[in-house]
Amino acid sequence: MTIYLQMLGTGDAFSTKYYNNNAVLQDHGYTLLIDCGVTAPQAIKALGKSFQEVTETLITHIHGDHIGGLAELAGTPRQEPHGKMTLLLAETLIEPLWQHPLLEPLHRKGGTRSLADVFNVKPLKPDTPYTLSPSLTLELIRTPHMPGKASYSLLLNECVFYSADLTFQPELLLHLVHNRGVTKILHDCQLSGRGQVHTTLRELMSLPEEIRKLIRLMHYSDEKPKFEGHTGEMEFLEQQVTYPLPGCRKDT
Ligand SMILES: O=c1ccn([C@@H]2O[C@@H]3COP(=O)(O)O[C@H]3[C@H]2O)c(=O)[nH]1
Ligand SMILES: [Zn+2]
Ligand SMILES: [Zn+2]
Repeated sequence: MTIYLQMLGTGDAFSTKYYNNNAVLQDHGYTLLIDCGVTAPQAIKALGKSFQEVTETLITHIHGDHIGGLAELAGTPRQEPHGKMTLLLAETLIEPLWQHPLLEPLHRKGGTRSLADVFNVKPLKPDTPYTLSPSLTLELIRTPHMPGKASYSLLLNECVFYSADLTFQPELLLHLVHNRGVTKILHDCQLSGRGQVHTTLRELMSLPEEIRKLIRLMHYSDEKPKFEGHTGEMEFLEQQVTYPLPGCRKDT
């Protein structure tokens, strides 16, 4: 069955033109928010939607453009019996997330001492597939972003790789395509300069054509318009546009 991906934003952490690189995945009444950055509250309103429509939220790593909207998300009234948003994340992220300054407003709510006091926390193990809804499975893959800090890419429905924030990992990409059945790669892309904690366009362009043609670009800077038409087979994902994610093993 087809699921639908809508990027709330496709910008990098410093973009003034694009919202933070956060996404919603929809499967017939189930809505997964992937990352919730500083701009997520504004971006979801721009779509005419609200956090109340989000079923569960997943966090890939702890940077402001991925977690800065969590205080507002936690404050959105929920209908569930526990009244809290379900937060899916790797165990390693739970304590560092709670200690992050952007979550400090939640420390000041009466009687809150841990992330579990404000969210329904569901720890996920890496390299383990989870069924989130009838047509959506998700697996975390720990991948390199900032030295010494945990960060996770996503494998959706065993066939879509969502890089989140990632340094260039050509061997991983080849492995995913050749051995794991990946048919689509949604990849962060630093358009210019040296890639220290992200993958650069130049690096992605060095991949074999068979890989490049599976890639769509996200997490880019405000320079994007001048790069249009100069990214080979790799088209830009556009924020707020809805894309079907077809061709997965679960379809067959
Ligand atoms: O000159 C710099 C470069 C980077 N950074 C941080 O590093 C992070 C890298 O991942 P990100 O793209 O999610 O967010 C970025 C920023 O939070 C910074 O504060 N100042
Ligand atoms: Zn980022
Ligand atoms: Zn990051």
